[in-house]
Amino acid sequence: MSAPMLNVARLSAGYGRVTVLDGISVAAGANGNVGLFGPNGHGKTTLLRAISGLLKPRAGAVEFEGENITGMSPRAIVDRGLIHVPQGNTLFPDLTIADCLALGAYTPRARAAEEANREKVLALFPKLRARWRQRVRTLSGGERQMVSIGTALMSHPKLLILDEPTLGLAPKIKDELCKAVFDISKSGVPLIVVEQDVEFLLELTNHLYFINHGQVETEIKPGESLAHSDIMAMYFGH
Ligand SMILES: Nc1ncnc2c1ncn2[C@@H]1O[C@H](COP(=O)(O)OP(=O)(O)OP(=O)(O)O)[C@@H](O)[C@H]1O
Repeated sequence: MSAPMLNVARLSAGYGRVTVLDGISVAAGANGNVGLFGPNGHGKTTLLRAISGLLKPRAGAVEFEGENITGMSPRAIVDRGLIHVPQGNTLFPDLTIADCLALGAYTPRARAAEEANREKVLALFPKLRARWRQRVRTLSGGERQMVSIGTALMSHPKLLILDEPTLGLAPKIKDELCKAVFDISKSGVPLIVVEQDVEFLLELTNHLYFINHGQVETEIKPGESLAHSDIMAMYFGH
């Protein structure tokens, strides 16, 4: 078993006087994909934001490829290849698809692979080619999510974090997105995924953390199996 790329140790974070994460520890990027699941509002997004530098942790450490990246700027973290696709629509509405993808490749290491990555993104999401000069504000929710993931791929990820990639999408477009996420994984990019769709998560990941009250309540390690019904029991507390 290889060493994890990402190690989060005893991390605490919150907002103002509210502590959301209280000494949480997770690891990812060793063998396969990691899934985070649990009830709404218990800190999954906060954990991802603290990992990618969008929120300064109050205590604990984040280590990526052996380097302590705790408290580094998001830009410095992106530069190291740890890329986070936040939940919801965070794209600039007046940019075109072409602009967004070009922005994704702004770091020197990503620029070096810009052309090859653009072709990969367009092979993954052929719809984007036909809408190349269309502004984000005129795209559907599914197309925006494709642009968000595509922009992250342009940053040449070593480890890719996806926060609820299929949230709010109609079934057909959701299937397209799920297939694309599998293809990204097959291409060799390890993933950390927060997702409410348990079937999707069980198929995609082999290492799961059940996050409850800002802590890991249950960890399901690679090789340990878990039935859908067990996961449902965790969600509903029986
Ligand atoms: N910017 C913010 N300012 C203040 N409180 C926040 C902020 N963002 C999140 N919180 C609070 O932190 C707690 C954890 O939220 P978080 O988004 O991390 O949960 P989550 O598990 O990802 O939930 P969901 O699945 O609904 O996204 C919630 O109580 C939320 O209200």
